[in-house]
Amino acid sequence: MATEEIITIKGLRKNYGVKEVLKGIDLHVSRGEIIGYIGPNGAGKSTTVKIILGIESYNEGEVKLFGKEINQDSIEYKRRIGYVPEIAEVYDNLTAYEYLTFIGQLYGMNADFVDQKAQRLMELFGIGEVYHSRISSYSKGMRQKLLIISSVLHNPDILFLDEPINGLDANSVMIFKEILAQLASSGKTIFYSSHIMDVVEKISSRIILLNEGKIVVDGSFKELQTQNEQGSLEGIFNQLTGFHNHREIGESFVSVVQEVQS
Ligand SMILES: Nc1ncnc2c1ncn2[C@@H]1O[C@H](COP(=O)(O)OP(=O)(O)OP(=O)(O)O)[C@@H](O)[C@H]1O
Repeated sequence: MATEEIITIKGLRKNYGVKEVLKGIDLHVSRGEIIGYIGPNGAGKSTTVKIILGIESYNEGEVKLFGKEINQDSIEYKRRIGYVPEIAEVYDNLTAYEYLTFIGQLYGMNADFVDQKAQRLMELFGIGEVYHSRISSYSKGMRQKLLIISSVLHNPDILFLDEPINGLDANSVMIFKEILAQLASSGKTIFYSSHIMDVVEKISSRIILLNEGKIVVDGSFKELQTQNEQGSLEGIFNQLTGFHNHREIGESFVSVVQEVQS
């Protein structure tokens, strides 16, 4: 059986003013893949995701999600997407109950059904006791768990995750990795952007490295290891982005910190 293509990107280009941020990206993602989308700061990762989500425009190329051009079916395809942005605005004065039932209803879900589902997901993620507390009283990790729950409440077919484990403790990270693996094996597609290389290395079925607006690597971690001298993804990342001078930069930084006024 042919695999279902979920994301199709051809010749994607994006400029911000005179700055060319995406310089011709080609990308084909199939159902059930966990894509680790990595690259240096400013490489264009968030821009790519925002374009696929339809919240950012582009200058040239073709972008399809679930086999359809993204501009043509703008409402329906969004129901099938879950998104955890790197920086999210949540309504701090609401409780999780109020926030999640509001989000669920935006997706057309019945309030009682969302309520039950949200409460169970909060309990499973260890934050059930704050379901009726204001979000403003949450710790960083609790807010992050809430964001993760709000992204999956409507059972989306594709999840875009931008640094989703920021603030999660080690046990919660283990649970989250397991959730991703289970979602992928049930046919969900996951697009995971992060700088935490050891997690990307472990969870991704395929790793895509973006550097200066171009895809420079696309393959499984095993394939990357056979093509590069470095053993870890962090080492491969350094090698492929041509970065070797962390020691010199660190030394210079500390010496500037330690300068005293004469
Ligand atoms: N709204 C905007 N206006 C102008 N330039 C922008 C805008 N958004 C992003 N950029 C620029 O586009 C480039 C790519 O940004 P982007 O946020 O996609 O990078 P990223 O790979 O997600 O980086 P990071 O790892 O730091 O999150 C950067 O040079 C950034 O300054």
